[in-house]
Amino acid sequence: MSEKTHPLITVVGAGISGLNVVYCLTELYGVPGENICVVGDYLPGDQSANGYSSPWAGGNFSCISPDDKNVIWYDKFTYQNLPSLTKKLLEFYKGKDEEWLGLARRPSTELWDFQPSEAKINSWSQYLDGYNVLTKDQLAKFQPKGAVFGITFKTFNFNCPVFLVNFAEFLKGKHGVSFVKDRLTHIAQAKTYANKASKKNNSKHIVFNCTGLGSKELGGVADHNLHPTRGQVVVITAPHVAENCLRWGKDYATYIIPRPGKLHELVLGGFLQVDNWNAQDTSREETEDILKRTTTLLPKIGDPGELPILKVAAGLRPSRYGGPRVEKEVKEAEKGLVVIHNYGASGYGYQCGLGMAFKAVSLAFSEQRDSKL
Ligand SMILES: Cc1cc2nc3c(=O)[nH]c(=O)nc-3n(C[C@H](O)[C@H](O)[C@H](O)COP(=O)(O)OP(=O)(O)OC[C@H]3O[C@@H](n4cnc5c(N)ncnc54)[C@H](O)[C@@H]3O)c2cc1C
Repeated sequence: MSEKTHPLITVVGAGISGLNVVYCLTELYGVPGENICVVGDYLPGDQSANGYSSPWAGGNFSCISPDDKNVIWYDKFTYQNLPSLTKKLLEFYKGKDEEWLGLARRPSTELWDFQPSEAKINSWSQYLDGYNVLTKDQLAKFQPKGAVFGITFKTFNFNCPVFLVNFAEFLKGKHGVSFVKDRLTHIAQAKTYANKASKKNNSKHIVFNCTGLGSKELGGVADHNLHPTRGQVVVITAPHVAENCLRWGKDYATYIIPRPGKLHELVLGGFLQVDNWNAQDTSREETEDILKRTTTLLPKIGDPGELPILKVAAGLRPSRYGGPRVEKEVKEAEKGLVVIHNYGASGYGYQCGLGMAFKAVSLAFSEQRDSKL
């Protein structure tokens, strides 16, 4: 694409979905960072219980995603492209390592009380590093009894609040992308931000809507399929646990996720409470339940009554009936404004986010791409 044809771009939302879009625009599509402005009422480094899911994720790559074929593809794309993202960030942050970056590799064991779908198993077996199916004897060693399927593989672990800041600083420092803190009431307001930030005068403008749960109320979007799935987690210090372990039941999820970094944080969870908006409060009963389930699943964590608890927190996953929305919309009422929606990643925004962003950016440039075929 020649320099002349690059549009001005506003990305609304500075969670992992928005940052992944900017990464794909700059690194994969060669859009100059000075053409791009990210606007969000919360930016990397901020925390909000209700308006910003990204700092609250565990976060790892797991088998949580639904059977939806799009999401299966997003997961695969992300898993296969996280190594090059890591490499590019570490080239920028010379002398730093993956632990500092907040994105590192760790072993993972996942167990199911039911048989996962063939579609998912086929997909994982093609690309997960070190993919191995557990034998019946190996499954029988886990408590509580009843796991019918299990795998081990090498996964990716994010220290989410740290990684968000490092990812954003890379996009600013390497590409000159602008970040503006503001709240929009209507998606059409987005256009003004890239116009102000860029010194170029370009009539072509594209808006990416990466507002997560914000899209439920945002004017011009108002997607009532969006809903929260609340999770509570307990974070402890545990230098002796450097592995992931997850157990999927029909009506529960238990997970143990180590965060990269010197603090050796271990995230213990969790809950998947559909339509529960309460991220302000945490419950002692839920904390005790989490400690009991996680220490039963992985006894090496320690005695549940004696764990060094750093914090107990709750967060809201941006879930959507019908699955994530990655879609192009031309708003005729707004003089043909092109809006690319990229939201609704529920509990898998880190692990499928690059795939969603790549599809979103491809949709934005489909005309140029198709005309080149
Ligand atoms: C407890 C918990 C554990 C999780 N664990 C994992 C995990 O292990 N792995 C994984 O992949 N995922 C996990 N997730 C899910 C993951 O956190 C989300 O899928 C992801 O963070 C969604 O990112 P997002 O950028 O789409 O939304 P958000 O992070 O919510 O970002 C939305 C952005 O839009 C902005 N915004 C919204 N409305 C407006 C507006 N009107 N005007 C301006 N800006 C606006 C916000 O300020 C923010 O910048 C977990 C989530 C929770 C809560």
